[in-house]
Amino acid sequence: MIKAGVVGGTGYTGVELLRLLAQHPQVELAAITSRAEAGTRVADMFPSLRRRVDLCFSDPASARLDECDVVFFATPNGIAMQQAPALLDAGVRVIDLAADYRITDIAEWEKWYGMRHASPECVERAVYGLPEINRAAIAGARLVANPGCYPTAVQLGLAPLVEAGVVELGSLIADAKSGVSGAGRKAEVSSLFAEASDNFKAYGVAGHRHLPEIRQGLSRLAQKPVGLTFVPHLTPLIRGIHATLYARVAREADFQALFEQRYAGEAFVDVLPPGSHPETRSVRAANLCRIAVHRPQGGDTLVVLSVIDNLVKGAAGQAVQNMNIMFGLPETDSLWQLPVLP
Ligand SMILES: NC(=O)C1=CN([C@@H]2O[C@H](COP(=O)(O)OP(=O)(O)OC[C@H]3O[C@@H](n4cnc5c(N)ncnc54)[C@H](OP(=O)(O)O)[C@@H]3O)[C@@H](O)[C@H]2O)C=CC1
Ligand SMILES: CC(=O)N[C@@H](CCC(=O)OP(=O)(O)O)C(=O)O
Repeated sequence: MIKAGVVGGTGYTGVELLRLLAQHPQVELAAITSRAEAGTRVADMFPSLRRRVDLCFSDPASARLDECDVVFFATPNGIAMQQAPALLDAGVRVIDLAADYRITDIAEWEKWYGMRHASPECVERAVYGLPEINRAAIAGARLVANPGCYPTAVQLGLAPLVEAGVVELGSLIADAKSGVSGAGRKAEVSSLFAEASDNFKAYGVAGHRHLPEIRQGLSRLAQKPVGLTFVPHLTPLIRGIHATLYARVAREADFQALFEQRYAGEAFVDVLPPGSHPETRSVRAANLCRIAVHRPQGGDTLVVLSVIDNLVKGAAGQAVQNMNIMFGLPETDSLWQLPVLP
């Protein structure tokens, strides 16, 4: 059995990791940390885990994370970068759900994240954990940078077009909407029911920290810099991201066939039939990205619709998918559940 540790087990991505790891056939949960809840039984805090998780939260400073085979950091940005080097030295594999190792240009990362990087020497050896694009490198990785939620939906939606060189690369547009769980479980005025429900707004229009991450990923695929306008929105859902992506045609192709061929054999990307409108509820609680390709009125602009559950394919599910790949397990282990309706 793989001994897994979760740092940040009381957050939304942390508890989603616990849900998935507790039902994983090859995993034993060995340590779950929380500074605020150290000593509390996990199942007392999260009754959904009663009879399945029999551990107490431990303080991250004293938890025996170095005895784990893999440690997931479901913590705010800036935490994993302090603790990952020692764990890697101890032979532990690390999967960071935050952004510490996602951007290879350290100065760029420091600019967007507003802090000094504590372990820049590890950035180079980190593998960006988007399996549908980077599977072979993930298989040999000791340190995986799990992608952000918006970057997952946007990159999976645009990758086939960018790789094939069939769209103009200077004018991509990603108009994305996220549920409130994307902001995490910490108390914040903008996440209050009276603020976030019955309301809809854009934010970060001048520049969101996922912009450099998406640009980096798409530029790697294009092998040249891409231009992207990215506008995130907060929508009164709990879970879910819906990205509407716009790209101008540069070269004619059968775009539906392009997407179907690109993702043929992928367990976690579903290319819908022509004319479809994927809904966030069709991926709720599932490790799945559903995509539809449109070309309105046969014009020169393609519209790609991409939906994920931000906590699953956008975070914890993708992290478990990466773990499965790193340990040579079937990629679908513990990730094959159907979405939850309604
Ligand atoms: N929510 C989402 O949809 C997505 C989130 N992410 C990223 O995943 C990470 C976790 O997000 P989310 O679960 O939403 O966050 P939450 O705010 O819900 O949870 C954060 C967790 O980290 C712990 N924590 C906070 N500070 C520290 C610290 N200094 N040392 C150790 N543990 C700490 C908290 O527990 P305690 O304070 O008790 O220790 C808590 O368990 C973030 O980096 C986020 O950006 C990525 C993709 C999607
Ligand atoms: C709705 C909402 O607030 N979403 C978050 C994105 C969550 C995420 O994936 O952030 P990381 O890159 O830090 O992992 C935001 O826009 O900040």
